[in-house]
Amino acid sequence: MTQDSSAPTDHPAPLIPATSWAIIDSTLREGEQFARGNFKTEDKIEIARALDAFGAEFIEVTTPMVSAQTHADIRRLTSLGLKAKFLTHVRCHMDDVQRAVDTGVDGLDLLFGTSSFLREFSHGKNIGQIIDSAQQVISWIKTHHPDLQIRFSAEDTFRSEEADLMAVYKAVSDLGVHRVGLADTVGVATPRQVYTLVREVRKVIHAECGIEFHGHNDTGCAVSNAYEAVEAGATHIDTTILGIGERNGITPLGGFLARMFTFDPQGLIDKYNLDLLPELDRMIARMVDLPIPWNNYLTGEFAYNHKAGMHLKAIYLNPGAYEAIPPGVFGVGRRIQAASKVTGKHAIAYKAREMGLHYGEDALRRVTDHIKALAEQDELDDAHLEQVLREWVSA
Ligand SMILES: CC(=O)SCCNC(=O)CCNC(=O)[C@H](O)C(C)(C)COP(=O)(O)OP(=O)(O)OC[C@H]1O[C@@H](n2cnc3c(N)ncnc32)[C@H](O)[C@@H]1OP(=O)(O)O
Ligand SMILES: O=C(O)CCC(=O)C(=O)O
Ligand SMILES: [Mg+2]
Repeated sequence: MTQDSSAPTDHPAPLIPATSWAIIDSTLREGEQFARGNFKTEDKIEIARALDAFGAEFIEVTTPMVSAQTHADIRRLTSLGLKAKFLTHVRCHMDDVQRAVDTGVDGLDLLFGTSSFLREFSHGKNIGQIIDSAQQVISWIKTHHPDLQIRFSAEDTFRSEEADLMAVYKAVSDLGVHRVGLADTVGVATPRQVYTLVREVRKVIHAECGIEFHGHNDTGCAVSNAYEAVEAGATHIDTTILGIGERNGITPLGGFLARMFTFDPQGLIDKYNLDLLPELDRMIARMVDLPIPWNNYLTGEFAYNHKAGMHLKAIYLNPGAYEAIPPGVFGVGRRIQAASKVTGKHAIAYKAREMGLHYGEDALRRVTDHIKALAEQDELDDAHLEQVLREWVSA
């Protein structure tokens, strides 16, 4: 192979600097809401340390209201001395906040559902009451714990009325929250809606107030919605390792980073230890007792499998021809599958050359056709291919 580069630089991609956004990894909060996310204290410590080693800026943990054990676990996590900042996700309620402030976290992620579904069926409060609660809770935190970061999220944002949202976001921004959150709680938002709403929210909040996006994947848009949020000016994106969360989960850390890498590769390399991603994915797969999906972003078994003859010809010359992201950056390797019916003479010639074998044009055509015919009958592995190539030369 002559070179190993990513896509050609003349690709008209907009530059989104990696310094313009941060990750809030919620594997220890949203991930606990995954069907198999039942992390024990030692698991939580392993996850937090791994995320910290990776370079995640924030780690969100479950509310201490869950149980005494969860409360103790948060205290344990925040005393590990990690660089990542800890946030705990709590209802906008004095009881929750007062329970959370002695856990050693750096910030509180408050939420209140603003859609008619959640106002009617979850908490029963109208928008005026939501704003009043926000005022009471946020003022108390700012008076008694001024060092804590505060985020206020309108749960189920994308099924809420825009006028309600703007009233709530403006009110909490005026109260001095550090971030507002937009949550696609049921995974229904389209990328264009996300882009538009983030732009609208930006107009009503203070310039120094960040915007966080949390996107579920029910309709397959979790990565693209997170991307659109950033493009529109969001500063923080919620992820979980492998995307685990309620139902089919949220924006996966690996998928989001794959998306953002294409805009600012060096920025991501500078910010994160990207080659630790496979370890993170394997760790969560082990803990939830599920395999990493075969088509998982970057780390799936076949994420870098190249098979068709037309691809292989180009891949051997420059992997960037059929790879948007060089796998080595994320600590994974590529697999060249030359032994198949869709192979071509260039792939076979390269394979032979690697083995120190050379064929003339005619022989190359014939051995390629022979391999294709064998593969039509049965799967061929690399060992079988090598055997055929050797036999063909000596035949
Ligand atoms: C979309 C999301 O992922 S949101 C985050 C979800 N996370 C969690 O639920 C964390 C884990 N939850 C728990 O351990 C429990 O649900 C607890 C401790 C929070 C509450 O437990 P319980 O008191 O038994 O109540 P339960 O869970 O049955 O009902 C939810 C309560 O929260 C209230 N509530 C819901 N949203 C809010 C809010 N944003 N602010 C204040 N109260 C709220 C509801 O009104 C209801 O209280 P009520 O019984 O007084 O009406
Ligand atoms: O607090 C938030 O912004 C997100 C809460 C959540 O998990 C959701 O709405 O799906
Ligand atoms: Mg969620």
